[in-house]
Parts: sequence; C-alpha cells; structure tokens
Amino acid sequence: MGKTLFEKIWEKHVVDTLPDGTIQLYIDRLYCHEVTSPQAFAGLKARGLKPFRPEQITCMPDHNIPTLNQDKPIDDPVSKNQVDTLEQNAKDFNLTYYGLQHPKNGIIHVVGPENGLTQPGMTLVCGDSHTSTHGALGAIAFGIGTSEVEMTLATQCIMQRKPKTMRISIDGKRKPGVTAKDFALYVISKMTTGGATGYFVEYAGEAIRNTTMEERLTICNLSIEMGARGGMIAPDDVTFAYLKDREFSPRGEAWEKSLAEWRKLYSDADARFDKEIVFHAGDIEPMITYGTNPGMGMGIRENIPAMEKIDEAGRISYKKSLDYMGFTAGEPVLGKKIDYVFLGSCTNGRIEDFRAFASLVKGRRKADNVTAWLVPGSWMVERQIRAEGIDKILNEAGFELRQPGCSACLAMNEDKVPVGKYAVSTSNRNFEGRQGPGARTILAGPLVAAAAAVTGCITDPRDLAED
Ligand SMILES: CC(C)[C@H](C(=O)O)[C@@H](O)C(=O)O
Ligand code: SF4
Repeated sequence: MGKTLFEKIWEKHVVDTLPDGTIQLYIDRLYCHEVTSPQAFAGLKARGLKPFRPEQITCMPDHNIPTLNQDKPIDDPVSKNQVDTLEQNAKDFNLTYYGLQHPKNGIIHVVGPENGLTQPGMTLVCGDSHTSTHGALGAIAFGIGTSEVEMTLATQCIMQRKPKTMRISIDGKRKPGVTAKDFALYVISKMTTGGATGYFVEYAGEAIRNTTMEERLTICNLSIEMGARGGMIAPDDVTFAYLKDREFSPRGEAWEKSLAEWRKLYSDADARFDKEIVFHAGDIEPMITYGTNPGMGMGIRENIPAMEKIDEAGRISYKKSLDYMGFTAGEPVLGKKIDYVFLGSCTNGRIEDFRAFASLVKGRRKADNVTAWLVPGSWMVERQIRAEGIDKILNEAGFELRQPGCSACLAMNEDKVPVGKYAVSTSNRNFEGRQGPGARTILAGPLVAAAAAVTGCITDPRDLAED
C-alpha cells in the first residue's frame, strides 16, 4: 500500500518507538518566541544542559512587542521582561535571535517560511498552536507545550503519539472575490472547532493546487482551529518557486539535490487516510464569523443561524455567544456598523494580504468611524509593502502602516479593541476577550476587512468591486 505525505515525512524522523507505542521523533527546526520559552530555558539551565543542536533553533519575540516606536524601550514591564528574557537566553546559549527591529524580525510563522528556514520534508515545532502554518510548505509542523520546548532544546527530539490522518479536498474552481481565508473559515464552519481533533490534515484537490504559497500558509494556519494537530499541503512547483533563493534555502548543487527529494513528497495514489472529506470550491463565498469561535462562520450574505437550527443542547451557549457579540439569531450581519479593522497576524499579515487590501481601498477613503490597524507580519513584508508603493496607496486612503508583530491578534501589547466595540479582523481567533476585554471580533479575509474599513460597516467586497 502507498504512503501518505504525512507518513513519508514522519517515518524518516522516527528515532525510536517505546514499548507503549510512543514515538521519539527527530525535529529539524525549533522556533522559540518569548511567551512559551522562558520556563523551558529555565528548566534547561536548572539541569545544567545546553541545546543539543543550537544551529537548528531560531528565536524571536513577536507576541508582546509594540507596533509603534519599536526603537524605544517597551513600556509594559511584563512584556519587556519576556522579550529581554528571550534575548538573554538566546545570548546565553548562542542561538540565532531576531530581536526588535532586526531586519528579519516578525511573527515567527511569517518569518520562518519567508526566509527559507521552513522547508519541505522537515519536522518543525514551536511552543505555539499556529505552527501548523509551516505545513503549507510540505512539512510536519505542530505546536507544542513549554515542557516539550525544553525537551526539544535538550535533545532535538520530542515524544509523540502518531496522529490519525485526514485528507480534506477542495475540488473545482473558486468564485471571484473568494480568498484562502474564506476557504479556511468555510472548512472550519463545516467541520466545527473539534472536527479534526486527533488528526493531521492534508489539504488537496484542484482548488488547493491552484493556490499561491501565501494562500497555503493561510489555510494551514487555521488547521488548529478545527482541532487538527497540524495541516499540510504537498510541495509542488509553487512551493519550489517560492523557496528558490530565499536566504536559508539550499543553493546550487544542494538545491538540485533537495528538489529531487522534495519531488517525492506527495501522497501516493493508493495511500489510505483515516478520514476523507471533500468540499467544492464553488460553494464557498466570502466568509465572516458571527460568534465567539472560528467555527461560527457563514457566507457574508447569509443570516446568523436561527435558534431552531441549533441542537437543543447547544442553545444556551449559542445564545451566550450571540449576546456577547450583540447579535440576534436569524438576522443578517451585512450592513452592521463596525469600529475597528485589523489587517495582520500569522494568518493574513503577508504581502499578498496587503496587496489585496490595497486593491480595494485604492481611490477610496477610510470610513471616519473606523480605527484601522494595518500590521505587517514581518519587516520583510513591511519592506516589500514600501518597495511596491502599497504604503502610498494606503496613506492616500487615510490608512497608516504600523510596525510588525502579533499585535491585535491577541492584544498582548497596546493594540486592544475597547469593550463592546466591533473589530473586523483578519486573524484566526474570535474568542471572548481575544482582542481586549469585552472586544467583539468578526473574523474575515483581507478583502472583507478592506470593504469594512472604507464603508464602516460589514460589506460584501464584491459589491464594491462592481462600483
Ligand atoms: C501565546 C501562544 C501560546 C498562543 C498559541 O499557542 O497559539 C498564541 O500565539 C495564540 O495565537 O493564541
Ligand atoms: S499572530 Fe496571533 S495567532 Fe499568530 S502567533 Fe501571533 S498571537 Fe498567535
């Protein structure tokens, strides 16, 4: 029987199998950020250990950093301490560190791929659930806890149970105006937030094959929001073209050698998945969420599901969720006034997202009732925005660019949405309080965010495109 993409990579990385079936898995890359690494480094130090493979570890602060005045000391003492601690740990152990304002700093899940650190066939971990993003390049990438960060620092291995495999295919061609974020929100709305728990997902099908590399990163990023251990896409010419000549990509003869290996990374025709699911791209509309988890999503023109449509057991929490959002079951969300727009995060903070946003706001003006935070996912994205003149288009439309970081995605810095206010956000989580205490988050792709930013309310971007 053939092998799945997941199995091909997994099997190459198995070091040992314990009597109880637990696998000791070799890890090619460990990424560390400031939130989930301090105790891991402290544990390492307490045991007198050193990182086993320091050259395979990259550290950078991203969660706590301000998006203005990054040249000044961080005001918030807790944030400052976390960032300083990561810098000190990286220094103590001689690890690669991209600190504040370093040209390669940014959100770890944006920086890894764009520098060619993440490559097909790798195993890769980080103390962060959205590590699933890196699977877009055809790698096994997943989030781990802090004690596992410590284990990986010390041994470059991790103890894991082999997850089940699931293939989610999206067949056919997408409609105009539908983005990768819409694919992801659609899939999660159908799967629910627990629908892929225990599985490692491979995305396949015509509509996936026809995505750009950045779109694939968006899709894999959201895998965790349906409970999946990770998500991945078989590498192909799109992947290889993206990786060619990136700073840490192999070069010359090594590139050719890697390419020959990478071309073997696909699921064989007779490979068996534990679960197969098929969706049709033509069914997918621009999406928005109306509730307090990423599975509560719908086409932007639809009405919020009526109470009768909800299982009786779920009605109390459904009502609670809508109450938090200030929405009523059965009503449309289209036309609702909003207060904030956040373009950014490891989901939609890449150059293509800024291009998409700019394409729609070009020649229009930011709505007066909207505060907009446009936060590039990294300095590399920021530089490209300027090189392409996108910043000028944004400025002319009344928008300003901020400095890179996680920012309002989880509001660990000053970028907090005030209580009761609505934010259309291109990030990945709309949990209660995620963007600030009492903040109300509506998840969407960059085009829906742009349409909201210029109209001040929830607007179908296709209506503007037809103006
Ligand atoms: C802070 C970190 C542990 C967390 C995660 O694991 O995802 C964060 O990145 C998030 O998006 O909620
Ligand atoms: S951008 Fe958001 S989702 Fe991504 S790592 Fe940062 S906090 Fe987590």
